[in-house]
Amino acid sequence: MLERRNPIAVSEAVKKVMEFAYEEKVEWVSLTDSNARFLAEDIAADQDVPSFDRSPYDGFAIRSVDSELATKENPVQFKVVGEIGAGFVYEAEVQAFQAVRIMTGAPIPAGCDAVVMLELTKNEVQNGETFMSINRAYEAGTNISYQGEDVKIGEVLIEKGQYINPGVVALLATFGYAKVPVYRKPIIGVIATGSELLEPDEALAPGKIRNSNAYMSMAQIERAGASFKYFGKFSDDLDVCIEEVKKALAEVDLLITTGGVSVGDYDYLPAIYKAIGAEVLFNKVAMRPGSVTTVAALDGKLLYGLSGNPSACYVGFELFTRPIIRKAFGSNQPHLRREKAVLGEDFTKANPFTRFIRAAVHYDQGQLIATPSGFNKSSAVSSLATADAFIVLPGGSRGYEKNMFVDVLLLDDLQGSEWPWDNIKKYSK
Ligand SMILES: Nc1nc2c(c(=O)[nH]1)N[C@H]1C(S)=C(S)[C@@H](COP(=O)(O)OP(=O)(O)OC[C@H]3O[C@@H](n4cnc5c(N)ncnc54)[C@H](O)[C@@H]3O)O[C@H]1N2
Ligand code: MOO
Ligand SMILES: [Mg+2]
Repeated sequence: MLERRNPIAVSEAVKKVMEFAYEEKVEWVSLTDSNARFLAEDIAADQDVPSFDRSPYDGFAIRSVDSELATKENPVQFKVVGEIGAGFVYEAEVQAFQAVRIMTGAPIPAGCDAVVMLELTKNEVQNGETFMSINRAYEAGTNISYQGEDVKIGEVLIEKGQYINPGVVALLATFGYAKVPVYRKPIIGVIATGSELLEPDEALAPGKIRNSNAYMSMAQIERAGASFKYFGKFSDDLDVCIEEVKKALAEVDLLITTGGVSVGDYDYLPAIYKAIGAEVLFNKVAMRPGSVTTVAALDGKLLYGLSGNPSACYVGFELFTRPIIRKAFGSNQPHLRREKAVLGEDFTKANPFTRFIRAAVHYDQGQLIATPSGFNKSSAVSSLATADAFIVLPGGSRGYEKNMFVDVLLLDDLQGSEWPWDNIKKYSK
């Protein structure tokens, strides 16, 4: 008799997988390899930035007190006693009516407390000595970049778990991190199942299709920040699949299979889980697409049985696999970021189960608009290419009209959500 499956709520399913979340190990990588990784330790400032008072302009460093009486009518003249570019230090103490020609970034010489921009000075050589004059007074502190004005020693600058973007790379370099502690990337295995599958370099043949899911999943794994290992596609042959799944699982932290999780004659994943002794956490979720998404566990590792239907496979990954990856990177916001948007067009299909509509979002006069991206069936591949969000329509609702508020989950976002699953409801217009 055909097995009856009990659908569980999406939030329940996510909870079940998150119980398997694990803290990843830390590894040190070179600064140039740290971009787009996740920081594994807090970074605190061990120095002020800047670490000395410096000039923000090319000009002359002076003692402001000497400029007190300078006016257009009575300019004050300074003797230029030296010149420093960035990277050099003027060693002597500057005396009354002396100035040091100073370039942007150079340390303010001892005794000086103001910088006059080059453009505001007049320069002349008299008897082989250089002088400059100014025609207004400068207060103490004019044009000085003070030590510590950017960062004070001891400040925690970046917390562990933070995504390393180019700005973080700049800070890491500033504080001398030639090597950076980052979370190791989990290695996620990918297997495609189905006798109909061809690889992208093969010509189409009757009844066959190209394997898009494996490549899509690998791209999703990379987008989430993890590494993939592709084990290939296997035809619907139970014994081969059992062996391949066993072998693959030993080499990875998590394993994704696509296809073969429903109730068809060649849907072998349920039998594979049984054969290898994996515990099935759930095999039906009250959602569309992706209702057949199955997750099993063996020896602390998760096996994701994602649907063969491309859109269902895609949604299953983003809801259930991505947060495990992000958790491994120390994130306390591992889920897709949830926002409120306005529906860009009618969506009249009823929703017995919670529906995740692949959608494109844009802003119109400050309001986020989410518009379903094209053909939105579970089997669809075309709508995935333009999707940067899922519109979440809760189960038990009858269809939605343009301009109604909806919850959306953003796909190309780094911030994430702590827990986006409470209180998803039907809003009025
Ligand atoms: N009697 C029932 N039939 C189906 C049910 C059901 O509850 N009762 N569920 C339907 C739903 S919902 C989905 S989703 C699919 C899930 O199918 P499987 O996960 O078992 O996947 P397959 O049967 O292997 O393939 C489904 C579909 O996807 C294509 N496919 C498979 N692998 C790939 C790939 N790597 N790249 C691109 N496309 C792929 C495959 O050719 C099929 O067209 O089951 C429904 N049926
Ligand atoms: O698992 Mo299916 O995707 O609900 O169409
Ligand atoms: Mg099937």
